[in-house]
Amino acid sequence: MKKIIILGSTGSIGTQTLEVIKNFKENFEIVGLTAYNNIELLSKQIKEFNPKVVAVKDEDKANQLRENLNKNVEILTGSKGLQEIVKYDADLVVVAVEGIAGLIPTVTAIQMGKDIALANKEVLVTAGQIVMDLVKKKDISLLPVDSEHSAILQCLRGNDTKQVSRLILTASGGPFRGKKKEDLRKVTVNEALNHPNWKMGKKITIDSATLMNKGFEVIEAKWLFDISEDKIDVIVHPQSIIHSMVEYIDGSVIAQLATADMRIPIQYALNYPTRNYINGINFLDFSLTTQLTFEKPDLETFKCLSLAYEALKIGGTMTTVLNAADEIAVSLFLNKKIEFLQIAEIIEESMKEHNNIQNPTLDDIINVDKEVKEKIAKKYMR
Ligand SMILES: NC(=O)C1=CN([C@@H]2O[C@H](COP(=O)(O)OP(=O)(O)OC[C@H]3O[C@@H](n4cnc5c(N)ncnc54)[C@H](OP(=O)(O)O)[C@@H]3O)[C@@H](O)[C@H]2O)C=CC1
Ligand SMILES: CC(=O)[C@@H](O)[C@H](O)COP(=O)(O)O
Ligand SMILES: [Mn+2]
Repeated sequence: MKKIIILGSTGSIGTQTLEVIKNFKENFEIVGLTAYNNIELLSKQIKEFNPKVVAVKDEDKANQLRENLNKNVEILTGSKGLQEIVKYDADLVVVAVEGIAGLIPTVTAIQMGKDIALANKEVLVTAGQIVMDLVKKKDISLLPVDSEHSAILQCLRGNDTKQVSRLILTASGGPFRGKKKEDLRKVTVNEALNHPNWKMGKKITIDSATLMNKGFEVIEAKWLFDISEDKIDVIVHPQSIIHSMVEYIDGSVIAQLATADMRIPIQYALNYPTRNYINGINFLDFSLTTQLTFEKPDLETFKCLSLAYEALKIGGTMTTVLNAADEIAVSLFLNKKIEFLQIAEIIEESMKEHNNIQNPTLDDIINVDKEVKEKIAKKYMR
């Protein structure tokens, strides 16, 4: 029986993780769950999965939860709650909260010797070196949930990593694929949230529309697979059937294909190194799959992808700035305080203004994240 804690159980990845677990009730025990605002859903999850402990945003939410519950469960609160919950007895922590909120709980869970199933890519974007050094020191498994990185992990299996010549990350291109800057000036929040292939949380969906999601995934791949950024390519593949590829020194390319369903990479991370069938998964039917197409990303229009490569090359706290500026710019866009194209402009401006710190400590990262966000908020929140 694997004991599991899910951070962000009420989100898109969190709910799908619980769906996967329902398929193998005899293999997994849910020890802890966390929500932020969605107490109604957390209450239902507590009734169904019977965790020992949960964490919520604050005391108000905890009181709301107590009113909803008729069973005994320990309730933790705030960012401290997320840090404390990962100390409970468990084998695996699924990190499915969004943004930098995942950083300290992930670091704490690794320090406690727990394996991690990582959906939250922001943790590696903001503090990749620190997290991976700790993974090595503690000798834990950090398993990717992100579909592209799960694909790469599968394409690497049984091969010599020294013989890899390139990682090729696929990108859907998002809802604005084929558009030019001029077309994007007045796009609405709803248009940006209309992802062609995946149903995900709002923040990652906007990141997909700007192509920052792919930039983050390049950084995530560098840390997960210990490969330099000039060997990580992005190709737009609008069908999202090939989830990523690995090219080897003999010119062979190995790809992982599946329908666009996050329950597939989630089950792979939970059951690794084996695989399992999940009820309700659609299998690919190649007699119906008419086309697999590819095109170069338009870096002129979708500047965020170039900014991510640039930040990665500079290193240090520059990727922290990339992440922090993106987090707040996306939130400003979702709240209709800025236009879509300003997301990239704000990130670029923040990177230009930053005095980079090479080899930052965790405290440096947390301070830079805070400073960048405060500066942007002051300028754009009216
Ligand atoms: N969705 C997907 O298909 C994919 C997602 N990812 C990554 O996985 C992570 C989660 O994404 P997704 O599930 O889509 O996001 P959602 O917005 O759907 O879910 C986010 C979860 O985190 C909780 N949460 C939000 N803010 C905070 C906070 N400040 N502190 C603590 N908990 C918080 C939410 O709680 P509540 O709802 O209760 O308010 C919810 O449980 C992201 O990092 C994303 O990039 C990666 C690949 C694919
Ligand atoms: C499902 C998943 O892993 C997302 O990160 C997905 O890749 C987003 O699609 P884009 O390729 O449009 O960024
Ligand atoms: Mn992805």
